[in-house]
Amino acid sequence: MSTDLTPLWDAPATAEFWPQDYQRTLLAQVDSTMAEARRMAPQASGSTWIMAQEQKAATGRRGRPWSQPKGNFAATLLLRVNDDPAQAALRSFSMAVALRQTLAMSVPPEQLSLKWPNDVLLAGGKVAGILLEAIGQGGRVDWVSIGVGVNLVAAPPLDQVEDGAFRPVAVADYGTPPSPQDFLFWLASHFGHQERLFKEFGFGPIRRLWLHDAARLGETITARLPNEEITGRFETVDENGYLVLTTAKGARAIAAADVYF
Ligand SMILES: O=C(O)CCCC[C@@H]1SC[C@@H]2NC(=O)N[C@@H]21
Repeated sequence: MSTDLTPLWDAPATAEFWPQDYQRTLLAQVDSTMAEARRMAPQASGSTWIMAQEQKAATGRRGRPWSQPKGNFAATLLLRVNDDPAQAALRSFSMAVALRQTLAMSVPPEQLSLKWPNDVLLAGGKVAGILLEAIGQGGRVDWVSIGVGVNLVAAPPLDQVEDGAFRPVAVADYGTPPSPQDFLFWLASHFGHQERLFKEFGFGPIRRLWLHDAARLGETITARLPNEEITGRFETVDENGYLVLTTAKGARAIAAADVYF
């Protein structure tokens, strides 16, 4: 199913400073790093980053296909947790914050913003997406898989993006893209820090960091749910990670939706 390339990128610098909490695997080709994480979870001894140079069947949110031009970043963090599902899901905000910090090393930071629930925008276009899956039993989550796709060298063509979706952009359009290996090193370091904050202090500091860089905070946005569309002023993201909009009929806290502005 996949070829493990890990020894090829164990360069001394990254080997020495790699965050000790995480193992890592680099695959030349795989169907999807999310699927690989599902396969690995039963035997995994600890949290593991799984990166792939090529994915044959990558998926985005809501089962949409995810296009990965060569040289772009694709990885899944199989993260060991022991949380209830609501707590586990908040890791998408930690990853969004870590992604922003990592991207800010390559593009002008003021061009980056975070779109609820878990996209990173660069100059208003989508540069990175996050996909979360929980693995567990009996109301507890044992593992959370956090998939990350970043357009480093190329954005997928517009015709491969669904109607109404945000214009895809690449790091290369605004700066010098790092190699996927270097990107992983820094992302893992930044995420490791966010995860330590989360374990020590809970969602509070992550929420504040996320809100600091939120796109369109205080402005009118539209949340599209399966059966309704809600337009209102983007007030905040609450302590559950819900989007809070003030509408003509009062405040609404929204757990899951696609957001447009
Ligand atoms: O829809 C989104 O915005 C989320 C995109 C997530 C894509 C990444 S690429 C690595 C991982 N493997 C997948 O199949 N999907 C995620």
